[in-house]
Amino acid sequence: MSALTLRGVVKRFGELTAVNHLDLDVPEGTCVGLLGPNGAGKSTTMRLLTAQAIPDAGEIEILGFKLPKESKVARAACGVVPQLDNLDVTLTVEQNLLVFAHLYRVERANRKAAVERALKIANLTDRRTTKVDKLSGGMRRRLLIARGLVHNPRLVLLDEPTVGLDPQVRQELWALIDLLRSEGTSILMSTHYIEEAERLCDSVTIMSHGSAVATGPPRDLVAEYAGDEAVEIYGPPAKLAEVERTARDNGLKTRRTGTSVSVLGANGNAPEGERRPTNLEDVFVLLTGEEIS
Ligand SMILES: Nc1ncnc2c1ncn2[C@@H]1O[C@H](COP(=O)(O)OP(=O)(O)OP(=O)(O)O)[C@@H](O)[C@H]1O
Repeated sequence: MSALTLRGVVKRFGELTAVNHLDLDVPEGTCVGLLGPNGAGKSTTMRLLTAQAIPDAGEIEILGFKLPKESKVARAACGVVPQLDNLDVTLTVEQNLLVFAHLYRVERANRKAAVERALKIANLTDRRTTKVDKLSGGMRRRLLIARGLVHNPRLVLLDEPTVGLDPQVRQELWALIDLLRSEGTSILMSTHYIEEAERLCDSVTIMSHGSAVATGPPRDLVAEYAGDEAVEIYGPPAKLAEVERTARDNGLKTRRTGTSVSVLGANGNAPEGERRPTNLEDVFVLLTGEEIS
């Protein structure tokens, strides 16, 4: 059973097709990542799921509700964590959660317990009386996630949950997301951090120019598209160009990484160089044509 299904979803903005016949599934209890470079269509897809945008074609179903017809009930049933921090800075941590417990229609008798649970998940219990404008960036992001969890949703939509955070805070949030998944919550997460997708997601869909170019568990995608081993060859531009030409003639894939060329999937058939295991970044670059900034 899927917590979320998209079939043939299209969203156009005038001439531009931002989402192009997208199919996507989030099986219950799994974490699925939408991975893609800037402009690939991740945010538009998230906006379609929260009914902030209406598709031009295709079908969307969330927790058994069809969009856009049943978008109100669907939105109430899932937890939405936006990319932009829109917390009420004049309220405390606890008050922010209480407001959302009310908005998400948690019954009055259960609200206090719901807020306690959200505080605990986000590790903010001892900050309950702190005003939002006194929190660190990482705490604010944890509160933003906790706010989307206050009604204990079966599905959570996370739009770029760690964008702009420093590596240590990012790790804290990864632990939080991992906890949610281990509790059986279904998660759809958009990200352009490859390591994030590799660490957290059971399955990723790589998007490029609005389309899904590959879908599967990170390890399977690496094996399928990049093989077991990459060979890095360093040298002046002319040598690198020669390496690329020869690799291409031998049917091998290559990737430019600044001062080097990686020859992928060579299985002992590559020129001399530094050997390293392949990774999801190799797949991302091969399929989207974009290096990671
Ligand atoms: N409201 C809009 N009107 C016109 N074009 C739009 C609108 N929203 C998005 N686009 C365009 O649609 C394409 C996909 O954008 P989208 O924001 O979904 O990509 P993204 O993968 O989320 O990228 P980012 O990581 O930069 O947010 C882009 O070319 C963008 O300029």
